Amino acid sequence: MAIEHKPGDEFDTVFGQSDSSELTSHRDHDTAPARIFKIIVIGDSNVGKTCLTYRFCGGTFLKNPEATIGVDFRERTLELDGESIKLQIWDTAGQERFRKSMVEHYYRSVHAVIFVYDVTSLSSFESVPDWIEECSRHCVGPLVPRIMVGNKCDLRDRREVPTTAAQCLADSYNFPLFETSAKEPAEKEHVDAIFLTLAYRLKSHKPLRLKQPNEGGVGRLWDQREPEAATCQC
Ligand SMILES: Nc1nc2c(ncn2[C@@H]2O[C@H](COP(=O)(O)OP(=O)(O)OP(=O)(O)O)[C@@H](O)[C@H]2O)c(=O)[nH]1
Ligand SMILES: [Mg+2]
Repeated sequence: MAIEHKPGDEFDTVFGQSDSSELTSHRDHDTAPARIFKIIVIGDSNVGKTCLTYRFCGGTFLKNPEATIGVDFRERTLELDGESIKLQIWDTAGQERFRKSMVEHYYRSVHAVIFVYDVTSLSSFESVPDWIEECSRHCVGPLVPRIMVGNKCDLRDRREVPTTAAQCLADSYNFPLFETSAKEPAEKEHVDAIFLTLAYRLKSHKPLRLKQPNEGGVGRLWDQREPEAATCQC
């Protein structure tokens, strides 16, 4: 479903489906708005990016997802230590033909990156360094938090990627590693923990905020973070 982009929307580029859940309370409009952080979720097609993000934002397992075209957009607002934090999650397409025209949008002003592979697919794990490389090529600064997630842990008999190998790769990049399942209800809190880990890290960063009209580009996001966290390091 395409999203209508209304004047005053907080988001600069939105494509594909939208699911928005308010699982925790928002602040009132007359108080400070939630800080907004953009998180992109990338990895091979079929690893479960859509199901993971849907699990976090919608609370359930999405049955029969279709391949993502471009990007699906979801969001969830969290209350962390009395502060509202809005996570704007970009669920990207794994298939090259559905992503090639969109790549620049994915990485622009990103605050955190989640690299997903499927524990039952060695090839999806072997692709992770390529995704990391693409991310760096698009000038995502070294201070932008990155984490690795192995999905589909419920398929125990079909596992192809041992935890030790995944941990070794994650350690080589100094990324935290999570293994989980978007499908298994008992893993729901673990999926939440992945995003909460990032949210707590991001909480100490400065937020995106709306440009004022006299700053040009009404309704577009700009980045208030320190330059080394937000700009090209390459
Ligand atoms: N058993 C199991 N299946 C899963 C899990 N997560 C996703 N799937 C299944 O894996 C398939 C692909 O899931 P998606 O979430 O659409 O994968 P994707 O990474 O978003 O794929 P693209 O949009 O093409 O990049 C679907 O058939 C899901 O039902 C999981 O944790 N366990
Ligand atoms: Mg998808």
